[in-house]
Amino acid sequence: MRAGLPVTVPGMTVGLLGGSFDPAHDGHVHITEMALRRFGLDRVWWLVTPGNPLKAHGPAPLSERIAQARTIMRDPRVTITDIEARLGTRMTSDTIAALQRLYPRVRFVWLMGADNMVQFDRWDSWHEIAARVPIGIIARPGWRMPARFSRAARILWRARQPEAQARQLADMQPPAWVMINVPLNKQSSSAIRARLKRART
Ligand SMILES: Nc1ncnc2c1ncn2[C@@H]1O[C@H](COP(=O)(O)OP(=O)(O)OP(=O)(O)O)[C@@H](O)[C@H]1O
Ligand SMILES: O=C(O)c1ccc[n+]([C@@H]2O[C@H](COP(=O)([O-])O)[C@@H](O)[C@H]2O)c1
Repeated sequence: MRAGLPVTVPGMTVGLLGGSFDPAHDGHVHITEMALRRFGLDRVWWLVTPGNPLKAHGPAPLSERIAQARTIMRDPRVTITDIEARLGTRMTSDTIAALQRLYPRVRFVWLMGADNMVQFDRWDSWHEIAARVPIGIIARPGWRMPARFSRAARILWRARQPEAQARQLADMQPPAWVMINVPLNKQSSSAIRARLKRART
């Protein structure tokens, strides 16, 4: 195993929560705790992206975002990693393919908030992502219905599994996705950035 990469044991289930985390906030902590519990995961890795391929403005420096994320996420089951920068991947499909090559005995699932499901059909090779890993979607205020009726959801409607099966997510043969309803958390990085900007002016 290359230096700096998370250590795993065979058969472990790992949820991958990719994000800008610019900054990380208690909404990220909340959905991570919910995902661990409801999807029955052993671990969650926060993949702090060098930069979302769909976002025009670059985020704060990666090292700053990682350091800040580590101050708010204290659960020992959660690893905060710059693995995409280490692997040299930017597109999620490439990251997942690389992780599956590096960790052939780990069962990965992709995690995202409901808002991301709405634009999932614009991601690079999104069909391949859905074919590679089960996907767990976590409710976000205002996004449950748009996610349910999104283009990606319509195309993948046969792959949707009932919420009652959420605990089996990592064992499902992809394509498979489950959307879970959880107590909603309104926090967002863009709202925090806007508040900080107002405070500075
Ligand atoms: N409050 C929340 N409820 C549910 N999902 C969330 C919440 N906040 C973030 N997420 C999810 O966490 C992942 C990473 O999110 P990200 O780092 O972009 O934060 P964000 O608050 O969505 O940022 P921004 O407001 O800049 O878009 C995404 O899958 C996003 O959907
Ligand atoms: O691969 C893509 O085309 C792609 C397009 C948009 C977003 N993503 C990933 O989605 C995750 C959430 O991004 P963000 O900026 O909404 O936190 C993060 O891991 C991004 O790299 C990936």
